[in-house]
Amino acid sequence: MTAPELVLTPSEMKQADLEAMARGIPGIELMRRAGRAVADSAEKLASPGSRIAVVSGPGQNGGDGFVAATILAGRGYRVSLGLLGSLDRLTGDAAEAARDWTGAVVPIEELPLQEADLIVDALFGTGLSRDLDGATRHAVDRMNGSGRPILAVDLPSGIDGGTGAVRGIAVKAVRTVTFAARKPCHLLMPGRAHAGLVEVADIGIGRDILAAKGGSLFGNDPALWLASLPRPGLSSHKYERGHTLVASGGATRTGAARLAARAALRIGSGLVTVASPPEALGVNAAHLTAIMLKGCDGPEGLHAILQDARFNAVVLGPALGVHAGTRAMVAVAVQARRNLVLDADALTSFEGLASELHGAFRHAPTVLTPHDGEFARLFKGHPDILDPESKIERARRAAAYSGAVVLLKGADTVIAAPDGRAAINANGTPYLATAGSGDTLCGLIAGLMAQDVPAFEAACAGAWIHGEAGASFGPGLISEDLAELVPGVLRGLLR
Ligand SMILES: NC(=O)C1=CN([C@@H]2O[C@H](COP(=O)(O)OP(=O)(O)OC[C@H]3O[C@@H](n4cnc5c(N)ncnc54)[C@H](OP(=O)(O)O)[C@@H]3O)[C@@H](O)[C@H]2O)[C@H](O)CC1
Ligand SMILES: [K+]
Repeated sequence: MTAPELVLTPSEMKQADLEAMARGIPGIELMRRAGRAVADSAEKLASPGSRIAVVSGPGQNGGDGFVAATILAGRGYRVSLGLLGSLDRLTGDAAEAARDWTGAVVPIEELPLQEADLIVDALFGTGLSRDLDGATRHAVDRMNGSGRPILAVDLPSGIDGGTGAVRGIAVKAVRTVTFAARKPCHLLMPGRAHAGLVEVADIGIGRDILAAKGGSLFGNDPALWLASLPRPGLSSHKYERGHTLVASGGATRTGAARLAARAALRIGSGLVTVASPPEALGVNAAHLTAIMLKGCDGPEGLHAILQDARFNAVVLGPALGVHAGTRAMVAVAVQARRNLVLDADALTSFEGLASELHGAFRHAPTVLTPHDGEFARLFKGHPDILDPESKIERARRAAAYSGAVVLLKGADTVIAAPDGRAAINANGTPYLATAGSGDTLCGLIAGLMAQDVPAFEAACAGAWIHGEAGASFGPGLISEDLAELVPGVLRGLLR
């Protein structure tokens, strides 16, 4: 099994660069390797002898551009290079790389972009420190408006390397070559949408350095949690695989619980029960077969059921209603110290009451699965949690505050644990934006926790499997399909 993908922030990457240099790789050598990787990638996008316009900025990103330009010219491409700022302002390795470039250097606004077969964007990388405006904004506008394919160096200029945000305006690349490791902007939106296909070039900075300087942020892929997935043995029986309890809404709001319940069963929970209000028992009973059913009248009813310790995972939230009764049910489940997944109404019922959840989940594995709106409502009045520009930072602070794993949903779902670990999930599909999709995700996560998968790994695995299932179906996907697609995804994982 490959090791989990390390994602490094710009500052962590800077530290890794410095460590590599301290261990004897000169900065100019790192830049030459970076530039060569850009040239190799450019060759995949531009036929021999075609015209390549390199747009270089005032920093080391621009230096990478100079190296790539020199190599591509040496390989027979017709290369033109435009520089933002003046040559004599270049410093360090970029100045040295510029000296190797024997071609013309024209002001960026004179670069003939329209005639280029490929544009190389070496304007800004991880050193972008403020929004683009004036000449820089105009340059990016011209690049995007040229209609020519753009290859971005390290990251698309104008994208914030740490948050993936657009700083004023950003290059829309068809491909990005980054170095040593992906940065958050390559996975978080909208940066991911600007980067196109991302290649990670090895420039000789070893994983030991990357793990030492980074190590708490990951790309969400099976390498991160596959070892934690249950593999039932020949002798295992259903009682060993946990018992997931999903609370249902009232008679006209029962579908969400059944979607979650079916997903829990499909992901391998040995038993699954829907806890149904008395008035919805008939409705639920008519739809359930392998999934069992229990009457549950509010918090007291849940308390009574949870006297049976075999119910070791609980899903609360979907369609429960936004009111004190839902909060009371959360309190019962927390008190019972069971694996717990809270979603939708179980989160919104605490709108403005997040202080009641401060440290509330430290005693049992818990996963909160808000989308952005629920997150903003839940942590209203906590600017320290809501204000960070980085989605990773927001999720991490919420996890540290609550003691729960926080899965902050989106096309770039972030999963953060109270201990600081975080993962970005980037395999979702727009087709997952359909009613009930979130309910299914809750069931996947709870069903894994019922089988003793730790909360962080269960949330990461659930998000990834959910994304794979949705992507395997594509157009026309509805939530009822999702649980049925899980076996196919598991076959690929556990073969
Ligand atoms: N291991 C690696 O990842 C390697 C990366 N390399 C490349 O190095 C860059 C990072 O280089 P750095 O010089 O730190 O930053 P940039 O090149 O991105 O640009 C910083 C310069 O740009 C100016 N700046 C910043 N924002 C703006 C703006 N909005 N408008 C105008 N100018 C801006 C900034 O000047 P200040 O005004 O902020 O002082 C800097 O002059 C990395 O991305 C890689 O491409 C190495 O080459 C190889 C190893
Ligand atoms: K760039």
